[in-house]
Amino acid sequence: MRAHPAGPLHGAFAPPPSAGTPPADLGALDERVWPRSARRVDGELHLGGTPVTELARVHGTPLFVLDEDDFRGRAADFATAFTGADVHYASKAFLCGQVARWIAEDGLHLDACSGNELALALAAGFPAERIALHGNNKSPVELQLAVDAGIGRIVVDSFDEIDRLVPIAEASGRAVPVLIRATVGIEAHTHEFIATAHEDQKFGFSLATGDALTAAVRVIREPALHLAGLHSHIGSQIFDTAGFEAAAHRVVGLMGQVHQATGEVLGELNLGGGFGIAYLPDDDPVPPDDVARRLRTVVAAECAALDLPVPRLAVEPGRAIAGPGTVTLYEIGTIKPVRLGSGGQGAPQVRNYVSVDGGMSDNIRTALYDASYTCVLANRTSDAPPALCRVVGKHCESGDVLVRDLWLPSDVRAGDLLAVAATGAYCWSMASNYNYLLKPAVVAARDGGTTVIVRRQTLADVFALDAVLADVPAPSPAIDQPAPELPVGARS
Ligand SMILES: Cc1ncc(COP(=O)(O)O)c(C=O)c1O
Ligand SMILES: N[C@@H](CCCC[NH3+])C(=O)O
Repeated sequence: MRAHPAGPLHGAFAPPPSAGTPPADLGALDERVWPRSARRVDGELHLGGTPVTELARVHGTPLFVLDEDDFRGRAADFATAFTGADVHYASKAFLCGQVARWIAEDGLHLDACSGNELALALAAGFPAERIALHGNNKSPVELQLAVDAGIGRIVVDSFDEIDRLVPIAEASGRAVPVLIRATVGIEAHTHEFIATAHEDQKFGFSLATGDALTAAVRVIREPALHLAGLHSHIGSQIFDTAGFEAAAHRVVGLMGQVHQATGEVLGELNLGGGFGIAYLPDDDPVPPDDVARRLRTVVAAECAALDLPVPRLAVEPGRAIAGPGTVTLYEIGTIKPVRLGSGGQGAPQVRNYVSVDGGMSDNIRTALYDASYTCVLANRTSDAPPALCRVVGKHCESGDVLVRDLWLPSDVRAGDLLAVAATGAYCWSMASNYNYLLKPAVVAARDGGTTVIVRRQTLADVFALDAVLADVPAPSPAIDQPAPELPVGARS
């Protein structure tokens, strides 16, 4: 951290009425939101046993700090809750070689949704037979890679894909195992952009129009393919299990239709992912045990009603494994109290814009989905009165917001560290180089030590892609990243 002059917020103005009341303890770490290892020691946040000032000094900011025991613990919780079923980690939430190895070692399966996710998992040594490949527009090259590798399942998403897959499967000389992804017509209670089972969207075969049944019959009659079962995924960040239960009901109904039409009894039912996590203390996710119990109950009842054997279940949690255990550390820079006017009543209102050294390039979710996050002053606690703040990034975009409204101590200042909770899913994996900001490092923290599992991108990495700059030496370390760029795998 660099030294900065103190710049206390202007707490004298009234906050906007939407602000609510500040919490009693602004530095509290609610266990529903923070990683399992998060603690304050002498006021400072420690993650995996390492103080955040140490993490920032050694690795720089912005920095993704992944609590290894939390990540693996949540994977294990799902595996235990779904004993006798298959848990596929949805790697789109966050994937790197180390994560692929943990998931492999811990006995889970892996959901890849592009040829490159698949290639990365294979390169890390992930067993091909435990991988399922998703995607609404798989290219022939991706399908070829999957077939050549002998992956466990291809989740077929369109008639075009069947046409593309058949010749590849025929040439392989094996019956390639596939699932049919059915669109079950459920309106999941989540953001429109992450709901995936209503009719009007790009994924899957509609159950209502009969396309799902047609696709299943076609695959069954295709000697180069083996229809192992059906798949449904209704969306993401869902708290209410009713949607999953309704989906299970409908997709078991489709199993019944397939049985009637062809005599085939399908052995597998993959009910997708989407299990919500707490971003805020009020969020109330359903524990894996409860999800498992409810899904098993519905599937058993539906199968009994249709006189079908209970298929092997599979689920695909991504966020619920990767999300809660990771925190993003940022350094505060500019603080700007902006007067909003009073609307003619009382004291003028103010919004305190607290800018950090990352933003929508490392967490697009607030801008894209209006997602809610919480954060704390991490390097110290403070007794200063609360000030309502908006935490923003440094991009040239007014929508570059990380945390829309939250209370921070009014003495936060440049050089302080902010920790944003629950950023493990869909933040690093959706990161960009907008404004040529560099993708942050990811470090795994455990037992007082850290390992760089993804190193920070450098300007040299970016120059190397550029026709004019490929041979021009880049400033190193990059101008806005004064911390040393530690090699990947470095343990400190
Ligand atoms: C097919 C499929 N499976 C699993 C997931 C993982 O979702 P989540 O991270 O919400 O568990 C997704 C993403 O929504 C998906 O599209
Ligand atoms: N990227 C979304 C979830 C999409 C999951 C994949 N279908 C999010 O951040 O919430």
